[in-house]
Amino acid sequence: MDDPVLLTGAGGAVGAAILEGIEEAYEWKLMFHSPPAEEPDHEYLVGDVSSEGDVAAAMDGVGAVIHLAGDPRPEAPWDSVLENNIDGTQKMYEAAVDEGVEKFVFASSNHAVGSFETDERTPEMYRPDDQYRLDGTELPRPGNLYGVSKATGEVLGRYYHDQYGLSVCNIRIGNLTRGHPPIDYERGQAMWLSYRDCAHIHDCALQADYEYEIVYGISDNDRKYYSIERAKDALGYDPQDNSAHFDGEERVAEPEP
Ligand SMILES: NC(=O)C1=CN([C@@H]2O[C@H](COP(=O)(O)OP(=O)(O)OC[C@H]3O[C@@H](n4cnc5c(N)ncnc54)[C@H](O)[C@@H]3O)[C@@H](O)[C@H]2O)C=CC1
Ligand SMILES: O=C1O[C@H](COP(=O)(O)O)[C@@H](O)[C@H](O)[C@H]1O
Repeated sequence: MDDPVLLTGAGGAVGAAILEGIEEAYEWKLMFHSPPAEEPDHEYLVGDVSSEGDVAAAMDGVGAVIHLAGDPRPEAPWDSVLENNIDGTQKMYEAAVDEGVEKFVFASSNHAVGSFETDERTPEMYRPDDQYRLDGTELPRPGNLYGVSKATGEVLGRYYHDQYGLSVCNIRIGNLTRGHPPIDYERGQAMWLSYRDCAHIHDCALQADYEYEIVYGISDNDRKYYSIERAKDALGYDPQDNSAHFDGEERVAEPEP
């Protein structure tokens, strides 16, 4: 990828994980919602993804997009997800088409499929010996309006891929936490995404050739109910971390060689 990569939501947690891992590998154009505390080492702008003008300015001159900006709260109300997540993502896609962007990587979420976690399946599905898997071919099944907005983002990508030919990768991100998996939270351990695996899967999504993909973005956890096979096959994802290698905050086992 020779042209700059636009990273929206650059000031957030996922943006930090990506920049910490692959900052040197790309020329970045960063989009913040409010002025960053420290002057970034990269071209940047401050703007809102629900503003056509801000989005056009952000998209100018870029060859690929990692679109993270939005309201990440599972409990976010409809007016917020409608503006920030749905309308903002549609404006991003429209501008990406106008700019002739090749690749669009969208931060989808586990919450797009949260209602698969029924009373009958939980908590067993969060445990290492359970074989239940979602693989990305299932229809969305959100458990909240935030999840509806993420499923809608995936469908917007389907439309812009089919009608305009952009390569689109939707990464259904699990639970990103720095340093160690969530503690005393089986669901969070089953969908843990370490910072380095987060950077790596986004790197893969920028490098691989694909048409339209939905993949799960989790580490290679022993506990899992999301398959990472599609991410491996389509993107070349090779995760290094596993929530089972931690006892609380402490790493107690090394990654497989
Ligand atoms: N952190 C996680 O475990 C997961 C995150 N995600 C998704 O990844 C993306 C990033 O999440 P985080 O970094 O955790 O959230 P965050 O809240 O740390 O970062 C999101 C960033 O987007 C910006 N933003 C919000 N609305 C905006 C708008 N209208 N225009 C421009 N910028 C705007 C915020 O200012 C913030 O800097 C979100 O789309 C979220 O839904 C999905 C699954 C899990
Ligand atoms: O999409 C998201 O998912 C993670 C994990 O969900 P949780 O309900 O187990 O906390 C969440 O932490 C994050 O805020 C959200 O954007």
